[in-house]
Amino acid sequence: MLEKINNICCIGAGYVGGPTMAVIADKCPEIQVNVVDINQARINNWNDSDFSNLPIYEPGLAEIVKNCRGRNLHFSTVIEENIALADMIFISVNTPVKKKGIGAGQASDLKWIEASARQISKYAVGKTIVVEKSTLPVKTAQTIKNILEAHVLNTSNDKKFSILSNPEFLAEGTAINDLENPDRVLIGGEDQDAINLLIDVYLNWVDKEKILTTDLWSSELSKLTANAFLAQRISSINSISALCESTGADVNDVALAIGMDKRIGLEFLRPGPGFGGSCFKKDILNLVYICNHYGLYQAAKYWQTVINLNDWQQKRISKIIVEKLFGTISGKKIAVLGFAFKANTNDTRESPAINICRDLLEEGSNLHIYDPRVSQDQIKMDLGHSQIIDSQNLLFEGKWEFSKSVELAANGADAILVLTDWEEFKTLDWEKLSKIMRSPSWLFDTRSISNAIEAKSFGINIWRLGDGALN
Ligand SMILES: NC(=O)C1=CN([C@@H]2O[C@H](COP(=O)(O)OP(=O)(O)OC[C@H]3O[C@@H](n4cnc5c(N)ncnc54)[C@H](O)[C@@H]3O)[C@@H](O)[C@H]2O)C=CC1
Ligand SMILES: O=C(O)[C@H]1O[C@H](OP(=O)(O)OP(=O)(O)OC[C@H]2O[C@@H](n3ccc(=O)[nH]c3=O)[C@H](O)[C@@H]2O)[C@H](O)[C@@H](O)[C@@H]1O
Repeated sequence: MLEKINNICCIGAGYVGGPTMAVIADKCPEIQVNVVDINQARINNWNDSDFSNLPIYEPGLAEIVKNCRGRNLHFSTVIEENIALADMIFISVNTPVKKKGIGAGQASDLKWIEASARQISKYAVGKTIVVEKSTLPVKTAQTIKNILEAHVLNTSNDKKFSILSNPEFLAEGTAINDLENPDRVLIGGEDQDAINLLIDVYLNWVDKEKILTTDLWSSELSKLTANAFLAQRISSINSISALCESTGADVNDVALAIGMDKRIGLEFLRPGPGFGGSCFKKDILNLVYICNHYGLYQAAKYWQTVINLNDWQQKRISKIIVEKLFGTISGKKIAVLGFAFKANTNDTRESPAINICRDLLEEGSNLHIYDPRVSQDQIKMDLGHSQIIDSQNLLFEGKWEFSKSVELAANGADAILVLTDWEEFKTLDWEKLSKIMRSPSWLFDTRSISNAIEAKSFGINIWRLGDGALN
């Protein structure tokens, strides 16, 4: 049995694999960490001499990569050799929702997981600990075990595998802080020696009492459940935001009042345009699929409502904008502030901005989109080209363009729409903006972060999500 881990290979150099391995390398200088990926462009960016070109933007990440890369942190597309060298292999590949076939639209697509397991089975040498870092449907470890052992059975060699579940709980935009100061590290498995070796890695910087161990299934299911509970809070407060608008209440006051009850807590009660990000919707859909698979239809329906409410929140915002702008926004200019799914990230996966902008484009509006971190190319990938072609091949007059600043986006605009809670949107110069916007001008603040009272004092009409008093 191994005494300690000397060499880690991580399969997947994405939003999880990259930052997670960077922190492990930073905290464990005596461990060689090789991060491998099939995406050459992504690896090239991880190896770029200009650290501002790292493929993942996370506060604090570039400094860590600068310290460790080349010392005990390496990024490569050379997969076989790095698997062979590793005592411990983290699988951090993507597990998106299946787009077709059985379970399409709900189940996880595990083809990248399976490909990784086959690569490990084929190229691993000796005793190897395989760690599930990706979020996986409960019982996936069995599938991985079958794949790993099938290969071993067919060839006489000394390969031996242990599988652990070690789901990642980092949030984008705070990944480094979440990795360095985790609320908990969760490890699931049956092989106590393997569990102890992974615990020893984390003990380099995590207090022992924050390291939880359990069985494989509880660990896998805990990750899906954690995301479901977090998303549920957002849909709950967002449902109340609509009621506040109708009753003259203020959702932020309500959120504070209930959050001060320590049994509810203040976190994750910020109302907004709905949860985005690559995982909440995906993981809840997966939970719904698994509940249905076991015939637990009521439980499936329960969790599905979290997603339904999220979709409804985005739709109702689009509808309110059209209604407030006199029932039509055709040809009207709307300055969209923020496209990322949250502040401090360049990630637009499942961003509410995508659906809301699509709705506004279908109504014929002329969107000028500004985001401090998201590139024009990314927005083009999400929204398609700047002219929307509908199913009858007619050209909607709806179009969008990228703006390099708030002022450029707001110039001549009928409305400003705040979709992402970027810090800079909290201190906009409303006197200046009121002069360059077209009257009557509107501010739609879906994040309740802008100084709406000041904007109102300069004659701008206000709609603030969940603020029944102001709207
Ligand atoms: N993004 C996030 O904030 C979090 C994501 N997760 C989970 O972590 C997993 C990964 O998510 P992300 O890092 O966001 O995905 P990602 O898409 O950013 O990165 C996955 C990477 O794996 C690579 N890959 C796929 N198959 C491969 C193979 N056979 N060999 C080598 N490389 C391969 C892809 O090229 C890609 O670069 C998912 O299961 C996700 O649910 C968990 C916590 C947080
Ligand atoms: O599995 C994952 O991918 C991760 O998903 C989320 O992290 P992330 O999606 O990166 O970001 P969050 O901060 O959770 O925000 C998700 C969405 O909810 C929204 N949100 C968040 C909090 C809130 O109070 N209100 C609210 O609308 C955000 O704007 C964003 O659109 C979880 O917070 C992580 O613990 C988890 O590891």
